[in-house]
This record gives sequence, structure tokens and C-alpha cells, in this order.
Amino acid sequence: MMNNAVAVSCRDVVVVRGDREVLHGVGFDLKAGSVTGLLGPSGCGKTTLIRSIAGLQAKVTGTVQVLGLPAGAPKLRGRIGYVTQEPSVYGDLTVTENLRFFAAVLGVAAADIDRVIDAVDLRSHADARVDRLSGGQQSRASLAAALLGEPELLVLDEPTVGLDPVLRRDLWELFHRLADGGATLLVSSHVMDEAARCDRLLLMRDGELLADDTPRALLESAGADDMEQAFLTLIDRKAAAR
Ligand SMILES: Nc1ncnc2c1ncn2[C@@H]1O[C@H](COP(=O)(O)OP(=O)(O)OP(=O)(O)O)[C@@H](O)[C@H]1O
Repeated sequence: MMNNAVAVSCRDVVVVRGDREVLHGVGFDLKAGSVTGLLGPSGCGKTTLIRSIAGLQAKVTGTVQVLGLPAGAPKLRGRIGYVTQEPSVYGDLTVTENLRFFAAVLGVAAADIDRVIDAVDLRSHADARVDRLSGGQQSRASLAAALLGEPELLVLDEPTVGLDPVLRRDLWELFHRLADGGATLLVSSHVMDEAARCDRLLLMRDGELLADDTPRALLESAGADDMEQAFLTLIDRKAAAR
């Protein structure tokens, strides 16, 4: 359900980590009800950008507006779901116990727990301790926690790493169902073949945006058959323009 409302708006975003500038003036909008892929090689700044949107990153300058408020505004709590690369659930609790805990913290009705367990396909492991789950199951448990309360914005840092192709497909279908229901999703990945599954793509390299377009338009403008090739073409063009 893509509409014209803007869920996230970034302008001239610069971030310093340690003594290095790692984002060098990034700008883009995320339309409400869309799935945007944030793609780029390891270390290019995807996590830093996601943390800036989630309001957790220090030393951010420029503008980061989220759901009409400055990133990090207290009123955004509960309206954003953020899944980090590390599992954010407790290993010594079961999946259901974790979700009960997070539902209580968020003030979400316990009835929502069943919905999110089914959404991430963990019904058969609902009563298993998280530290006895596989890596992919643990990341799905973290995703389930982020889905509690139906947040309007979901920022997901490499949610499909370590998942088999069937689960990856199922998760992308889930992302689109959530977007059809009005949620806005920003999903990072360094796997270029996930690009085709997104409504729009942000291609990053070395702390800069190389492109902000639909997958089809990106392939066409690069004259490429696949996203890997398109990415390389864009890098070459940028280098030639310097
Ligand atoms: N805590 C930190 N202190 C200083 N520099 C950091 C810190 N964390 C990350 N960086 C640097 O910031 C840059 C961007 O890192 P970031 O984690 O945002 O990249 P990424 O694209 O998410 O990488 P990956 O795909 O490997 O997760 C990197 O050069 C990294 O070395």
C-alpha cells in the first residue's frame, strides 16, 4: 500500500564514529507503506544509518525526521521496531517468555504474542529456550519481539543472514504483508540478490548513497542484468566522474 506520505526523511546526514566521519551527507525519503532495501558492502555505513534513524547513534548532524518527529524523540517509542544484527532476546528464557516480557514492557496486549510467533514461523519452538535455538531461529525471535504492537516503522539490520532460501522467501513475503498493512520497512543486506524483493533500493558505498531508485530503474540505468553488476557499474561511473 504505497502512498505518498513520507515516513522517514534524511537530509545531509553526517555521522562521526570514533575520530572518523563514516556517513558523509546522506539524504533520502522513505515512503509510508513501502519496503526499502539498504544495500552495500560490509563497513559502508548501513548499521550507522539504521541506528541514526532509530535515534541511537551519537554525533549525528543534518536532519533525521521519523514519522514526523526528530529521530530519538520519546514519542517515537513503541512506534518503531528495530532489529539489530545481534539477537536482542534473552537466552535463558523461552520464545514465549521473552515475548511476554517485551509485551509487558511495551504495554502491548498478550494476545499479540500469538500473532508475532506465527508471523515469524516459530510456533513449533514457542516453548524452547532461546539459547537452544539455531542462529536463524534466534534472529526470528528478535524479529517477533520487534513486531509486537504493530510498529509503524521497522528498521531491520540484515534480518535474513544465515537463513535458508525458504525462510528468506517467507520473511520477504511477511515484510510485504506488513507494508501492505501500512508499515514502512527499511531492510539492510549485503546480499545483492535480495534487492529484487524491494519496492525501492538505497545503494551505499563508503558512507555515501550511490543510488536511490526502484530495482528495475536501477538495472535499466546501469544497463545491467543483475544488481551486483549494476552496483559495480555505478561505482565505475562515480569514479569516472571524479
Ligand atoms: N563503535 C565504533 N566506533 C568507531 N567506528 C565504528 C564503530 N562501529 C562501526 N564503526 C565504523 O563505521 C563504519 C560503518 O560501520 P557500519 O557498522 O555502519 O557498516 P555496515 O555497512 O553496517 O557493515 P556490516 O555490513 O559489516 O554490518 C565502518 O568503517 C566501521 O569501521
